[in-house]
Amino acid sequence: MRIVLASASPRRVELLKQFNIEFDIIPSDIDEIVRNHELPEQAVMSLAFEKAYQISKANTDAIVIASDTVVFFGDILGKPKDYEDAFNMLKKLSGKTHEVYTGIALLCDETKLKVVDYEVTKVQFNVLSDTDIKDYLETGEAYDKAGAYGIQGFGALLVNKIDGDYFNVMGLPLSKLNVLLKKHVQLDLMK
Ligand SMILES: Cc1cn([C@H]2C[C@H](O)[C@@H](COP(=O)(O)OP(=O)(O)OP(=O)(O)O)O2)c(=O)[nH]c1=O
Repeated sequence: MRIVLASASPRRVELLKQFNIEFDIIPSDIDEIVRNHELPEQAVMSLAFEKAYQISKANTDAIVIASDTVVFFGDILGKPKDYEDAFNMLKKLSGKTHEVYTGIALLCDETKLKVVDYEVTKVQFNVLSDTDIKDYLETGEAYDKAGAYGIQGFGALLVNKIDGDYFNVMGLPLSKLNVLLKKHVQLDLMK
């Protein structure tokens, strides 16, 4: 059975590579338009579906895995547009608890498999001064990440505590993914 990870995210690739699974990497080029009136779980599930759908139509024999991650704090926060946007996101998240949602889609055109689900993790930030935020943005790691931080990098220093799957915050909820793979594809990442 051919597996395709429809992602350009190096984090997703690395997370999945830890397991005994062979897969091809074919990123989608779906425009990530976050519709702000949507609930975050709907937004991430529909974007994950769109990414997987595009790749499964071009790879009809494959089981395609795709994901989408957003940060939610009153509004949906995607990737920051620029420095100012990133600064404002982090200022908003300072001292507060936000939620990170990742949608996950498993699709296969040939077998008509269509599974869409999501995972949510709560993340509490430390209180950040403007200097803390500026120092963090100097690292340059904020820009390709939802909510303008990466928990796996210098962003770890912004976090006070988390409640839920750490890997969900990084962009791929490994535990949920394995539940879905076992149930719908008879594939177990443990083996
Ligand atoms: C909050 C947070 C997000 N992120 C990343 C995960 C996602 O890659 C990114 C959100 O963007 P996504 O649109 O979910 O993914 P992507 O554009 O990087 O890759 P693709 O659509 O091709 O799969 O933010 C972290 O790496 N660490 C974090 O702590």
